[in-house]
Amino acid sequence: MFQTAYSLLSWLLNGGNQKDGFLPAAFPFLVAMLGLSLWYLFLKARKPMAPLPPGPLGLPIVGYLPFLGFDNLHLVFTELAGVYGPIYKLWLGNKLIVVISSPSLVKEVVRDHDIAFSERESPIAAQIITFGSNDIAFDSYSSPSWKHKRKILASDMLSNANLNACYDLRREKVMEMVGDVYENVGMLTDVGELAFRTLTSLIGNMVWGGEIQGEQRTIVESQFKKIFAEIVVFLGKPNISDFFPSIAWFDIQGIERGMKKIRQSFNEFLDSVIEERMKKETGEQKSDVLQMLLDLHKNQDSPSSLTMNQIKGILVNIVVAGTDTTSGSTEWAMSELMQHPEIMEKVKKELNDVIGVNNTVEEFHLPNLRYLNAVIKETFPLHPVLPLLVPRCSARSLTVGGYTIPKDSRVFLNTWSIHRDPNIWDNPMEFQPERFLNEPGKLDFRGNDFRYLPFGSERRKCPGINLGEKMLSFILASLLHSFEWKLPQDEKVDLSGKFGIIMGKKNPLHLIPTPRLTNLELYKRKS
Ligand code: HEM
Repeated sequence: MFQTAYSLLSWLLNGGNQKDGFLPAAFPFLVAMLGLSLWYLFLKARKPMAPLPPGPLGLPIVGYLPFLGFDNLHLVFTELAGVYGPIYKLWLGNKLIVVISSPSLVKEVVRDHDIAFSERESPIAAQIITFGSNDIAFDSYSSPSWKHKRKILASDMLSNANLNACYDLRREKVMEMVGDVYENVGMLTDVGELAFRTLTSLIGNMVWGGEIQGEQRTIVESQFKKIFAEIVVFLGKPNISDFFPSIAWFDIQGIERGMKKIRQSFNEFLDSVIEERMKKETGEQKSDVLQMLLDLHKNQDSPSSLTMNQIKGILVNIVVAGTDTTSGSTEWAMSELMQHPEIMEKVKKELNDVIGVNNTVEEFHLPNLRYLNAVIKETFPLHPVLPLLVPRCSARSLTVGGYTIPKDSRVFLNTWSIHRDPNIWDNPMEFQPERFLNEPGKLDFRGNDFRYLPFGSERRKCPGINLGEKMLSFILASLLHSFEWKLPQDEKVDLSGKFGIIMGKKNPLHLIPTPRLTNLELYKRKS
């Protein structure tokens, strides 16, 4: 073919034989040959496109949706990984979902292609509760305000300097918690709710100061627990309306209606807190997060100005992501300790040695509680509170593990299955804090070790790690040092989880506390 094209071309360049009329006749043929040759060269030079990952077939139109089940996505995804491997795809309607369950592939996504996979796709439920994806967790990575909002949270509110400045507040809230338990010794105590109340109160104080007090505070805290439980379930459930926008109007699962109801009560609450603050603005100046956000709102001409919906979006993130995660981890750790009395004994011995039986826990004790820290580190992989992290979205078409992930695919990083993989962890299903004790530096949970990602990794990793870690160990150490805990008679620890974007326990852990400190005066330091 090239030979013919070449002879024709040289004949043409040499002027041809104009008289015999060959040129006009051959011209279209020549152009076609040239076109074909160029196309052939182009195809040869182009790398063949990697195939899509393997995956189950599903049904026409609906894809795999009917087989997914809506309550245990992490388990279904883990089971499918056993069949299709560490990267597979499934269609939900016309949406391509890619699930990744190996550390090396997670690394490709979050580190090698970090920017392209830092994108999020905001499902309908998230759009509603975050005031139009105006928050941090569901806003697009490429949105001009995302970096600014994340910086406000990570570098201003949760910086080490700011956290150190809030030490007295943390101490006060933990002491209040100990005092509350002491007032109810011998009674059935919901451990998760106790931790949740402590965190709501702490975060509320950091965010809007002491604005809510007394009876109003009790009402808000008890309502929040119920509301947040609904939010995390709605956010975790696959929503048919997201996959079939043309029938979104029917809201078949009632997710949109449910979320709108929650947003309305949340909105009323936020409006009342904001209004209250604005009324006071002429008086004493506050220095909490709300004031910082409102000051940015007032400064409309500045590029760092925030809209009211952005302020509300950030507040929703802080209160939901900051409370349910940490209280959930506290409840899981306590459950594992109740299930393993020999480990509980070791924790108590360490608390006695480091803190002393006539003393209460202070934050400076925490780094010396090596065994308790190992218990916390061991709780994270067995009970990751975000088993599928927050799903990512591909900003462009990319190759991962030799497969193509097309633009706009929704990508799940299944840390649940990575944390339970016997090829990665020795006896992953056994609760063995010693694995962290013997090699303390080996497994780092700050996102640098892709086998162990309780806080995610890279650009979208949790900005609340420092506060979460501090509060989790402070609350746990105080509960365990100040009280003995017993299960109600004939009850066993139940370790089943309830799936949601944040996974808590299916059945709350109820325990009976009795005082452990010999000096009862220590319980009276309640503020
Ligand atoms: C034990 C406590 C906590 C755990 C286990 C935890 C875990 C996580 C995880 C796994 C993610 C998703 C990361 C990803 O998608 O790669 C996340 C995101 C997030 N967390 Fe946390 N978290 C905790 C505490 C907190 C606290 C105290 C706050 C704030 C006060 C917070 C705020 C956030 C926010 C705003 C995001 C979204 C980040 C983004 O998309 O850019 N978290 N967290």
